Amino acid sequence: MGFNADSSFILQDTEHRPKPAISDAGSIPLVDLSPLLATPIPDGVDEAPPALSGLVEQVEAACRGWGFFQVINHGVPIELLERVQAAARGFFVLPSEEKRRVIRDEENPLGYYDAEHTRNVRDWIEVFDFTLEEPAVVPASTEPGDRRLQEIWNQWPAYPPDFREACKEYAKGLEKLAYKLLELIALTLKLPAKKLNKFFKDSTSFIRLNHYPPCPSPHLALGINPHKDAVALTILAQDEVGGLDVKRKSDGEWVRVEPTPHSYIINVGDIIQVWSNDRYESIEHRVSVNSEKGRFSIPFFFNPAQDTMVKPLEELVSEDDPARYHEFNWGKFYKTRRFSNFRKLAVENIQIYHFRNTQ
Ligand SMILES: O=C(O)CCC(=O)C(=O)O
Ligand SMILES: [Fe+2]
Repeated sequence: MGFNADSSFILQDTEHRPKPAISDAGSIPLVDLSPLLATPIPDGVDEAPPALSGLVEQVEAACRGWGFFQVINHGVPIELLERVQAAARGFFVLPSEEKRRVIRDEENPLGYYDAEHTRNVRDWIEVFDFTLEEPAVVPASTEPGDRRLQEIWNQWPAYPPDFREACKEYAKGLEKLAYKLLELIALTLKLPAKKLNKFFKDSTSFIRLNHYPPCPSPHLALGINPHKDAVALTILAQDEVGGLDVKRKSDGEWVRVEPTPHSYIINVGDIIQVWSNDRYESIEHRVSVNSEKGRFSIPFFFNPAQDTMVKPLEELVSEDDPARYHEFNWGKFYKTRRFSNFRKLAVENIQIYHFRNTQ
């Protein structure tokens, strides 16, 4: 298969074809994490020195107002990113037969894939997925009563030779940043900093290498169709090409996130939306493609363990603000999502609003 303008890519509904995004100064907030380089995160926001409490306020405003922000001075060594970017380029340039040696299938959602769908429309993308835990443990089936578990193993390509090491080193670096962000977000919700950490032992976190080849009809297709990330938190590295559009909460306009060198783009995922009882929202975004340049990006999806029951945190619900969701098992949710974008389905994908309480 190749990237021919085959009809499955084409957004049938002209309403949803990519209208140009606005590129202006009103884009997502930029947060400087340098206070974290000097000071460890205290367990309560009251114990934080002024530089840190200022940071917590900025993160709170960004999560509430946008659901998205960029961070600089994040402490992840640039060499780690450059090494994994080079590995990704070296892999995606290989002939299709070579990449398909590590193709994902119905049994194993890890490895290479070139027929991704988002909400049942095909994306102009090829991807490579790997988990942080090896193996990662997920439910064996999507059936609610079935308690059997399945181990999923990474599939590593033989080329480029440095690929596996580069991916693993990068994952270690990003996980540290993920915990810092999680702790900051806990503080913004007036919770002890480490309150959420326990959910991430035996995590189902994974990293995706994305490649969007140049597209002959960028006005008819999208790199990734509009979606919300079904994760706790996403930490995204994008290259210098640009193409990520975020739906601005204030007015629903698509806003392009212009690349900022050495920054990461952070977004609150569906799980934080539920934990926070809708204080924070998981925001819709998409990727536009262009006819000249291929684009690479690397999201890190920070996810809890499969047995986590996700529901609004007790500290954040009250008589006046009752739980807006009933609990669901993360493993089953993940399995349903990961296995359903495997191919075009006639039914809608699972979404958190399916667990919303009627009030
Ligand atoms: O490539 C990007 O900029 C965004 C990727 C993304 O939204 C995803 O992989 O979920
Ligand atoms: Fe996404």
